[in-house]
Amino acid sequence: MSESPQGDVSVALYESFTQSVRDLADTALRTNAGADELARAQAEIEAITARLAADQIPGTHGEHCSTPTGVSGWGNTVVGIRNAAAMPLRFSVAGDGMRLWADFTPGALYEGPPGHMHGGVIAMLLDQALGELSMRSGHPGLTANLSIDYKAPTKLNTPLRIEAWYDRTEGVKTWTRGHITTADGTVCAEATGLFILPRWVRDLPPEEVAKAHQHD
Ligand SMILES: CCCCCCCCCCCCCCCC(=O)SCCNC(=O)CCNC(=O)[C@H](O)C(C)(C)COP(=O)(O)OP(=O)(O)OC[C@H]1O[C@@H](n2cnc3c(N)ncnc32)[C@H](O)[C@@H]1OP(=O)(O)O
Repeated sequence: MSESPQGDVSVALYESFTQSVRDLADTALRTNAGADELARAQAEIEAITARLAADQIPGTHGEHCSTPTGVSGWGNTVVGIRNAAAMPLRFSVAGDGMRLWADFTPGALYEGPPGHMHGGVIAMLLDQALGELSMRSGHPGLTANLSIDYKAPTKLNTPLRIEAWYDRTEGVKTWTRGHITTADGTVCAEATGLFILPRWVRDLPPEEVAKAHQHD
């Protein structure tokens, strides 16, 4: 069991703790508890929040835990193991770094049209998948353009797969592609992304740029 760079808390404990907070958000959305029970629960939640807030990271997780060239993903809103707002996606990456995928089942927290995923959340997941593939393929960059075709409504509480694959690189620009499919192979949304190695990285010394390929 690996340990957090922030102290004696294991990664597994962070994951489990964050999942409990995520479960609370889902339950808070769907509970039929009455006014008294909600008031009692609110007081308890506020007490826990105050206790945990007594010692916390200032600002954002990434600001606090990243180095100029090494990005901490623990606060990431799609994959972050400490982010209760993250699904979270767990990507598997092909050995050559040219393809990645994750299986997931989105619940009630991600609703747009009733019973279906919000289009903005779909875009967010595809941005992460395509951007992470850009990095894993050895061509990291920030999203300069993301184009999405929504082909079919994406049902909640249904197993889905998100996939991304490498297309091409021209200088500092890398294009990747991807889609979200149902278990029977129906494509719900497909995307093309352009990722650009930003000028502030291009201007770093070569040894620092090499470190920019690292990601935790
Ligand atoms: C460590 C390294 C970073 C990697 C980090 C990894 C993060 C680890 C997490 C991984 C997964 C995260 C996945 C989520 C990914 C986000 O969510 S990123 C957040 C959303 N994106 C942003 O905030 C980006 C905001 N935009 C920018 O910062 C800048 O506009 C850009 C995109 C970096 C480009 O700026 P620039 O480096 O100054 O580019 P510039 O020199 O003007 O142009 C270079 C070339 O690109 C072209 N270009 C520039 N913009 C565009 C555009 N929008 N459309 C088409 N072409 C364009 C130019 O025409 C030029 O082309 P050529 O003349 O060379 O042919």
